[in-house]
Amino acid sequence: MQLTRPRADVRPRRDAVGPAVEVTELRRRYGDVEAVRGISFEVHPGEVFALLGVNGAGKTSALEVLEGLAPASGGTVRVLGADPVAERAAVRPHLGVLLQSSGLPADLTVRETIRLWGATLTGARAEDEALAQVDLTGRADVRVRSLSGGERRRLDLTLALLGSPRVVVLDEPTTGLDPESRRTVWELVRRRVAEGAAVVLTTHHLEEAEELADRIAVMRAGRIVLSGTAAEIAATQPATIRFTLPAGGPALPAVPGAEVVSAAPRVVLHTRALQPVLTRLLAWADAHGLVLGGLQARAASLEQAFLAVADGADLS
Ligand SMILES: Nc1ncnc2c1ncn2[C@@H]1O[C@H](COP(=O)(O)OP(=O)(O)OP(=O)(O)O)[C@@H](O)[C@H]1O
Repeated sequence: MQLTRPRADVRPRRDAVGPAVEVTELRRRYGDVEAVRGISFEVHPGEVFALLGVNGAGKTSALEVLEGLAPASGGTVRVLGADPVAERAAVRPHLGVLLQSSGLPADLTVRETIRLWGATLTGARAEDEALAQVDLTGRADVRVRSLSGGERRRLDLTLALLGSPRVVVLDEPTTGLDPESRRTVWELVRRRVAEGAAVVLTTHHLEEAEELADRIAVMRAGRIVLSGTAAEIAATQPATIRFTLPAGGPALPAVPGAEVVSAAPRVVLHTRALQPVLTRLLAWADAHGLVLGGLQARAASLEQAFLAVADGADLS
Protein backbone atom coordinates (compact mmCIF):
# COMPACT_ATOMS: atom_id res chain seq x y z
CA MET A 1 0.00 0.00 0.00
CA GLN A 2 1.30 3.48 -0.83
CA LEU A 3 1.01 6.43 1.45
CA THR A 4 2.20 9.90 0.66
CA ARG A 5 5.68 10.55 1.88
CA PRO A 6 5.58 12.63 5.06
CA ARG A 7 6.88 16.15 4.92
CA ALA A 8 10.32 16.49 6.48
CA ASP A 9 8.78 18.59 9.20
CA VAL A 10 5.29 19.63 10.19
CA ARG A 11 4.65 23.27 9.41
CA PRO A 12 1.71 25.11 10.89
CA ARG A 13 -0.86 26.78 8.70
CA ARG A 14 -0.26 30.14 10.33
CA ASP A 15 3.16 31.68 10.06
CA ALA A 16 2.38 35.21 11.26
CA VAL A 17 3.01 34.39 14.95
CA GLY A 18 6.24 32.77 16.11
CA PRO A 19 5.97 29.18 17.31
CA ALA A 20 5.39 28.51 21.01
CA VAL A 21 6.95 25.05 20.60
CA GLU A 22 9.73 24.22 18.14
CA VAL A 23 11.02 20.67 17.91
CA THR A 24 13.87 20.06 15.47
CA GLU A 25 15.31 16.62 14.71
CA LEU A 26 14.59 15.50 18.28
CA ARG A 27 16.17 12.20 19.34
CA ARG A 28 15.76 10.30 22.59
CA ARG A 29 17.71 7.20 23.47
CA TYR A 30 17.53 4.75 26.38
CA GLY A 31 20.78 2.80 26.23
CA ASP A 32 20.57 0.83 23.00
CA VAL A 33 16.92 1.75 22.35
CA GLU A 34 16.37 4.82 20.17
CA ALA A 35 12.79 5.70 21.12
CA VAL A 36 12.64 8.99 19.16
CA ARG A 37 14.56 9.11 15.89
CA GLY A 38 14.66 12.68 14.64
CA ILE A 39 11.21 14.26 14.73
CA SER A 40 10.42 17.89 13.90
CA PHE A 41 7.29 19.97 14.40
CA GLU A 42 6.12 23.40 15.48
CA VAL A 43 3.08 24.50 17.43
CA HIS A 44 1.86 28.08 17.38
CA PRO A 45 -0.17 29.97 19.98
CA GLY A 46 -3.86 29.14 19.59
CA GLU A 47 -3.13 25.77 18.01
CA VAL A 48 -3.61 22.15 19.05
CA PHE A 49 -1.10 19.62 17.77
CA ALA A 50 -1.75 15.91 18.32
CA LEU A 51 0.92 13.20 18.31
CA LEU A 52 -0.62 9.83 17.50
CA GLY A 53 0.94 6.39 17.33
CA VAL A 54 0.59 2.85 18.59
CA ASN A 55 1.97 1.87 22.02
CA GLY A 56 5.72 2.34 22.11
CA ALA A 57 5.85 4.68 19.08
CA GLY A 58 7.81 7.24 21.12
CA LYS A 59 5.15 9.85 21.96
CA THR A 60 5.74 10.05 25.72
CA SER A 61 9.51 9.96 25.23
CA ALA A 62 9.20 13.03 22.99
CA LEU A 63 6.79 14.85 25.31
CA GLU A 64 9.07 14.33 28.31
CA VAL A 65 11.68 16.52 26.64
CA LEU A 66 9.09 19.27 26.01
CA GLU A 67 8.02 18.97 29.63
CA GLY A 68 11.61 19.53 30.78
CA LEU A 69 11.70 16.11 32.45
CA ALA A 70 14.43 14.55 30.32
CA PRO A 71 17.20 15.87 28.07
CA ALA A 72 17.21 15.18 24.34
CA SER A 73 19.83 12.77 23.02
CA GLY A 74 19.97 14.86 19.85
CA GLY A 75 18.25 17.76 18.10
CA THR A 76 16.70 20.77 19.82
CA VAL A 77 13.48 21.63 21.60
CA ARG A 78 12.40 25.21 22.31
CA VAL A 79 9.40 26.12 24.41
CA LEU A 80 8.65 29.86 24.22
CA GLY A 81 12.13 30.23 22.77
CA ALA A 82 13.92 28.53 25.69
CA ASP A 83 15.37 25.07 26.32
CA PRO A 84 12.83 23.39 28.64
CA VAL A 85 15.52 21.30 30.37
CA ALA A 86 18.47 23.71 30.65
CA GLU A 87 16.21 26.75 31.23
CA ARG A 88 13.53 24.95 33.22
CA ALA A 89 13.08 27.79 35.74
CA ALA A 90 12.21 30.23 32.93
CA VAL A 91 9.87 27.86 31.09
CA ARG A 92 8.10 26.17 34.02
CA PRO A 93 5.77 29.08 35.00
CA HIS A 94 4.31 29.10 31.48
CA LEU A 95 4.01 25.36 31.06
CA GLY A 96 1.00 23.24 32.03
CA VAL A 97 1.70 19.51 32.05
CA LEU A 98 -0.59 16.52 32.35
CA LEU A 99 1.44 13.34 32.68
CA GLN A 100 0.09 9.89 31.80
CA SER A 101 -0.12 9.14 35.52
CA SER A 102 0.24 11.66 38.30
CA GLY A 103 1.47 11.14 41.85
CA LEU A 104 -0.80 13.41 43.88
CA PRO A 105 -0.68 13.07 47.69
CA ALA A 106 -3.53 10.69 48.51
CA ASP A 107 -4.36 12.17 51.92
CA LEU A 108 -5.12 15.71 50.74
CA THR A 109 -8.62 16.71 49.71
CA VAL A 110 -9.35 17.96 46.23
CA ARG A 111 -9.59 21.55 47.46
CA GLU A 112 -6.35 21.28 49.48
CA THR A 113 -4.58 19.87 46.44
CA ILE A 114 -5.71 22.77 44.26
CA ARG A 115 -4.78 25.28 46.98
CA LEU A 116 -1.33 23.77 47.47
CA TRP A 117 -0.60 23.65 43.75
CA GLY A 118 -1.96 27.17 43.27
CA ALA A 119 0.43 28.49 45.94
CA THR A 120 3.37 27.46 43.75
CA LEU A 121 2.07 29.49 40.80
CA THR A 122 1.69 33.17 40.07
CA GLY A 123 -1.80 34.18 38.97
CA ALA A 124 -3.44 30.81 39.69
CA ARG A 125 -7.15 30.54 38.90
CA ALA A 126 -9.55 30.78 41.85
CA GLU A 127 -10.17 27.43 43.59
CA ASP A 128 -13.89 27.50 43.00
CA GLU A 129 -13.43 28.19 39.30
CA ALA A 130 -10.84 25.40 39.04
CA LEU A 131 -13.25 22.98 40.75
CA ALA A 132 -16.26 24.01 38.70
CA GLN A 133 -14.56 23.80 35.32
CA VAL A 134 -14.01 20.06 35.75
CA ASP A 135 -17.27 19.37 37.61
CA LEU A 136 -15.51 18.63 40.93
CA THR A 137 -17.31 21.24 43.08
CA GLY A 138 -19.30 18.55 44.85
CA ARG A 139 -16.14 16.53 45.49
CA ALA A 140 -14.03 19.41 46.91
CA ASP A 141 -13.73 17.89 50.40
CA VAL A 142 -13.11 14.31 49.29
CA ARG A 143 -9.59 12.92 49.72
CA VAL A 144 -7.67 12.23 46.53
CA ARG A 145 -7.42 8.52 47.43
CA SER A 146 -11.22 8.25 47.35
CA LEU A 147 -11.69 9.76 43.89
CA SER A 148 -12.66 7.59 40.95
CA GLY A 149 -10.11 7.28 38.12
CA GLY A 150 -12.04 9.75 35.99
CA GLU A 151 -12.38 12.30 38.82
CA ARG A 152 -8.66 12.05 39.45
CA ARG A 153 -7.93 12.66 35.78
CA ARG A 154 -10.15 15.76 35.83
CA LEU A 155 -8.28 16.99 38.93
CA ASP A 156 -4.96 16.40 37.10
CA LEU A 157 -6.25 18.48 34.21
CA THR A 158 -7.48 21.41 36.26
CA LEU A 159 -4.09 21.46 38.03
CA ALA A 160 -2.31 21.49 34.66
CA LEU A 161 -4.36 24.53 33.62
CA LEU A 162 -4.38 26.28 37.02
CA GLY A 163 -1.77 28.90 36.14
CA SER A 164 -3.28 29.68 32.70
CA PRO A 165 -0.16 28.31 30.97
CA ARG A 166 0.83 29.52 27.50
CA VAL A 167 2.01 26.03 26.55
CA VAL A 168 0.04 22.95 27.57
CA VAL A 169 1.33 19.38 27.17
CA LEU A 170 -1.28 16.67 27.69
CA ASP A 171 -0.30 13.00 27.64
CA GLU A 172 -3.52 11.01 26.98
CA PRO A 173 -5.78 13.54 28.73
CA THR A 174 -9.01 11.56 28.51
CA THR A 175 -7.89 7.97 29.03
CA GLY A 176 -10.39 6.32 31.37
CA LEU A 177 -12.96 9.12 31.16
CA ASP A 178 -16.63 8.57 30.35
CA PRO A 179 -17.99 10.31 27.23
CA GLU A 180 -19.45 13.24 29.19
CA SER A 181 -16.23 13.89 31.12
CA ARG A 182 -14.31 13.62 27.87
CA ARG A 183 -16.42 16.41 26.41
CA THR A 184 -15.81 18.51 29.53
CA VAL A 185 -12.08 18.09 29.00
CA TRP A 186 -12.35 18.98 25.30
CA GLU A 187 -14.26 22.11 26.20
CA LEU A 188 -11.60 23.13 28.74
CA VAL A 189 -8.81 22.57 26.24
CA ARG A 190 -10.67 24.56 23.57
CA ARG A 191 -11.20 27.42 26.00
CA ARG A 192 -7.49 27.54 26.88
CA VAL A 193 -6.61 27.47 23.17
CA ALA A 194 -9.06 30.31 22.47
CA GLU A 195 -7.19 32.25 25.16
CA GLY A 196 -4.04 31.79 23.07
CA ALA A 197 -2.34 28.69 24.48
CA ALA A 198 -0.42 26.24 22.33
CA VAL A 199 -1.40 22.64 23.11
CA VAL A 200 0.49 19.44 22.36
CA LEU A 201 -1.35 16.25 23.18
CA THR A 202 -1.14 12.52 22.67
CA THR A 203 -4.19 10.33 22.45
CA HIS A 204 -5.29 6.85 21.44
CA HIS A 205 -8.78 8.19 20.71
CA LEU A 206 -8.76 9.18 17.07
CA GLU A 207 -12.03 11.07 17.38
CA GLU A 208 -10.35 13.17 20.07
CA ALA A 209 -7.61 14.14 17.62
CA GLU A 210 -10.26 14.91 14.99
CA GLU A 211 -12.26 17.01 17.46
CA LEU A 212 -9.39 18.98 18.96
CA ALA A 213 -6.33 19.03 16.77
CA ASP A 214 -5.56 21.57 14.08
CA ARG A 215 -2.71 19.36 12.93
CA ILE A 216 -1.77 15.77 13.60
CA ALA A 217 1.45 13.76 13.30
CA VAL A 218 1.41 9.97 13.36
CA MET A 219 4.53 8.37 14.83
CA ARG A 220 5.78 4.88 14.20
CA ALA A 221 8.97 3.45 15.71
CA GLY A 222 10.26 6.87 16.74
CA ARG A 223 9.58 8.68 13.47
CA ILE A 224 6.78 10.87 12.13
CA VAL A 225 5.41 8.89 9.19
CA LEU A 226 2.30 10.93 8.36
CA SER A 227 1.36 14.50 9.13
CA GLY A 228 -1.17 17.17 8.28
CA THR A 229 -4.77 17.95 9.11
CA ALA A 230 -7.08 15.02 9.90
CA ALA A 231 -8.58 15.41 6.40
CA GLU A 232 -5.16 15.44 4.72
CA ILE A 233 -4.08 12.32 6.60
CA ALA A 234 -7.35 10.53 5.80
CA ALA A 235 -6.94 11.47 2.13
CA THR A 236 -3.77 9.34 1.94
CA GLN A 237 -6.11 6.32 1.87
CA PRO A 238 -8.61 5.33 -0.84
CA ALA A 239 -12.37 5.71 -0.49
CA THR A 240 -14.45 2.52 -0.27
CA ILE A 241 -17.59 1.59 -2.25
CA ARG A 242 -19.63 -1.45 -1.13
CA PHE A 243 -22.70 -3.07 -2.61
CA THR A 244 -24.25 -6.46 -3.28
CA LEU A 245 -24.75 -7.41 -6.92
CA PRO A 246 -28.12 -9.11 -7.62
CA ALA A 247 -27.92 -12.79 -8.62
CA GLY A 248 -28.46 -13.65 -12.27
CA GLY A 249 -27.52 -10.22 -13.59
CA PRO A 250 -24.58 -9.20 -15.80
CA ALA A 251 -21.04 -9.43 -14.42
CA LEU A 252 -19.49 -6.24 -13.08
CA PRO A 253 -17.21 -4.74 -15.77
CA ALA A 254 -13.82 -3.28 -14.93
CA VAL A 255 -14.38 0.25 -13.61
CA PRO A 256 -11.44 2.53 -14.51
CA GLY A 257 -10.02 4.11 -11.36
CA ALA A 258 -11.38 1.41 -9.05
CA GLU A 259 -9.62 -1.58 -7.53
CA VAL A 260 -11.77 -4.64 -6.75
CA VAL A 261 -10.97 -5.64 -3.17
CA SER A 262 -13.79 -8.17 -2.90
CA ALA A 263 -15.60 -9.72 -5.88
CA ALA A 264 -19.35 -10.32 -6.49
CA PRO A 265 -21.78 -10.85 -5.01
CA ARG A 266 -20.59 -8.64 -2.08
CA VAL A 267 -18.45 -6.18 -3.95
CA VAL A 268 -15.91 -3.89 -2.29
CA LEU A 269 -14.07 -1.35 -4.43
CA HIS A 270 -11.28 1.02 -3.44
CA THR A 271 -10.80 4.25 -5.34
CA ARG A 272 -9.04 7.57 -5.15
CA ALA A 273 -11.60 9.10 -7.54
CA LEU A 274 -14.83 8.49 -5.67
CA GLN A 275 -17.21 10.69 -7.66
CA PRO A 276 -16.29 9.60 -11.23
CA VAL A 277 -16.13 5.93 -10.24
CA LEU A 278 -19.49 6.13 -8.50
CA THR A 279 -20.98 7.96 -11.49
CA ARG A 280 -19.76 5.21 -13.88
CA LEU A 281 -20.97 2.47 -11.59
CA LEU A 282 -24.43 3.97 -11.22
CA ALA A 283 -24.68 4.60 -14.97
CA TRP A 284 -23.84 0.92 -15.62
CA ALA A 285 -26.38 -0.28 -13.02
CA ASP A 286 -29.00 2.05 -14.49
CA ALA A 287 -28.35 0.84 -18.03
CA HIS A 288 -28.99 -2.74 -16.88
CA GLY A 289 -31.91 -1.91 -14.59
CA LEU A 290 -29.97 -3.21 -11.57
CA VAL A 291 -30.39 -2.25 -7.93
CA LEU A 292 -27.04 -2.29 -6.09
CA GLY A 293 -28.04 -3.74 -2.72
CA GLY A 294 -26.94 -1.80 0.40
CA LEU A 295 -24.89 0.64 -1.66
CA GLN A 296 -22.40 2.59 0.48
CA ALA A 297 -19.72 5.05 -0.57
CA ARG A 298 -17.39 6.26 2.12
CA ALA A 299 -14.38 8.58 2.04
CA ALA A 300 -11.34 7.29 3.95
CA SER A 301 -11.14 8.04 7.67
CA LEU A 302 -8.32 9.10 9.94
CA GLU A 303 -8.68 5.68 11.57
CA GLN A 304 -8.10 3.92 8.23
CA ALA A 305 -4.92 5.92 7.65
CA PHE A 306 -3.76 5.35 11.22
CA LEU A 307 -4.29 1.60 10.92
CA ALA A 308 -2.46 1.50 7.59
CA VAL A 309 0.51 3.19 9.26
CA ALA A 310 0.31 0.96 12.31
CA ASP A 311 0.30 -2.05 10.00
CA GLY A 312 3.59 -0.85 8.57
CA ALA A 313 2.39 0.33 5.16
CA ASP A 314 5.13 1.10 2.67
CA LEU A 315 5.81 4.79 2.93
CA SER A 316 8.34 5.04 0.12
N1 LIG B 1 12.76 4.33 30.77
C1 LIG B 1 12.88 3.58 29.68
N2 LIG B 1 13.91 2.72 29.51
C2 LIG B 1 14.04 1.97 28.40
N3 LIG B 1 13.17 1.99 27.36
C3 LIG B 1 12.13 2.82 27.47
C4 LIG B 1 11.93 3.65 28.63
N4 LIG B 1 10.79 4.38 28.44
C5 LIG B 1 10.31 4.01 27.23
N5 LIG B 1 11.11 3.09 26.65
C6 LIG B 1 10.92 2.48 25.32
O1 LIG B 1 10.89 3.52 24.36
C7 LIG B 1 9.91 3.24 23.36
C8 LIG B 1 8.92 4.38 23.27
O2 LIG B 1 8.17 4.44 24.46
P1 LIG B 1 7.11 5.61 24.75
O3 LIG B 1 6.60 5.42 26.14
O4 LIG B 1 7.75 6.91 24.42
O5 LIG B 1 5.99 5.28 23.67
P2 LIG B 1 4.51 5.85 23.55
O6 LIG B 1 4.30 6.14 22.10
O7 LIG B 1 4.33 7.00 24.48
O8 LIG B 1 3.64 4.62 24.00
P3 LIG B 1 2.21 4.54 24.76
O9 LIG B 1 1.18 4.85 23.72
O10 LIG B 1 2.16 3.11 25.20
O11 LIG B 1 2.24 5.52 25.88
C9 LIG B 1 9.31 1.90 23.74
O12 LIG B 1 9.98 0.90 23.02
C10 LIG B 1 9.58 1.78 25.22
O13 LIG B 1 9.70 0.43 25.61
